[in-house]
Amino acid sequence: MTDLEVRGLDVRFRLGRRSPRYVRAVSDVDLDLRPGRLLALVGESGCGKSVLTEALTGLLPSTAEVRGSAHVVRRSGAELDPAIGDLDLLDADERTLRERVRGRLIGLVGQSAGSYLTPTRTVGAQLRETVQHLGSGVDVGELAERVQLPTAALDLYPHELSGGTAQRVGLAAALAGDPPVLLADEPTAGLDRPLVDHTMDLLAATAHEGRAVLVITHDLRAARRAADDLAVMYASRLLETGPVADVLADPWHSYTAGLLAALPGEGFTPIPGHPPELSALPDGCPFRPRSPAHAQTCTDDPRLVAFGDRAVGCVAS
Ligand SMILES: Nc1ncnc2c1ncn2[C@@H]1O[C@H](COP(=O)(O)OP(=O)(O)OP(=O)(O)O)[C@@H](O)[C@H]1O
Ligand code: NI
Repeated sequence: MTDLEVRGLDVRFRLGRRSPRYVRAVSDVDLDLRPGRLLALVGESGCGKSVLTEALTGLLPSTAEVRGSAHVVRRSGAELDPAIGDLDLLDADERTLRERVRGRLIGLVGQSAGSYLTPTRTVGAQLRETVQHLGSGVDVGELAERVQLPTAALDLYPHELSGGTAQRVGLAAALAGDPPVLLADEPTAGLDRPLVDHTMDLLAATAHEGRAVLVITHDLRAARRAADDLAVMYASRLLETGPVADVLADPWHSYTAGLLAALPGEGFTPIPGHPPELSALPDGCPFRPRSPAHAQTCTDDPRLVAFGDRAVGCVAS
């Protein structure tokens, strides 16, 4: 059982080599991924969700300036590669990331499984090769069963897969190294509602087997259905975190309330205005300029303050 503890994560992209200006894609993010729990990371397009997860697996371009730490913490009694124990993922070199982290410690699920499958070989052959490469000893038949991939699909070529089956292959590939942590970036984008639900349920099941799972999604409904915890991101910052049922039953941050009110069936009222440019963020609360109602109660300090298992920004500590 392993936790992933992210502290003070900051990611900037300089706008030009000599430019003093930069895009702040992630600001001061603290986040815990816990074994057995699925955390949904939600927020509007461009708020920094992908960059946050790419920083953890060393997938950002070299122009990114990354600060903070991301430690894998062992729970008592669990086995963990000793070399990983003290590792700060944000400091790890490419070789460590390649040989120990990606696929083995952290499985990655992308939007489209098709993008990394070779078109000329069957799904089964590629999954077997992935397992062998990662040295996990996982049985491909069991892997298929775990993600509800019909055995017959193992004999198919990638172009023969339907969208839902391709997504299951993607999940199987991410689990091939039996990683304790799984990061999924918009795994349900472009799927219809039953497939969204199905994919989210599978991800929840992999979490409840003992993995720490993070799913990036635009889909608050999907988060409500399958996640245990929720993190709400806005303009590079987390503004609210906590158990999903509690947060959605009674959102503390007005941005979370706004996202909820925008859902079909909850009023369908979009939040007026747009998020600020990440190259011109205000010093304090990034949501304040967009919401006069929020500005009335906001302390202009968006750092999260914890209250039990929930945390919220813009309140006095
Ligand atoms: N290589 C880069 N150079 C400069 N800016 C970048 C780079 N990669 C990402 N960004 C910027 O960082 C910000 C956050 O991007 P990111 O892809 O993390 O958003 P997101 O929340 O995942 O959005 P979406 O939901 O649309 O995927 C964006 O403003 C983006 O333009
Ligand atoms: Ni605020």
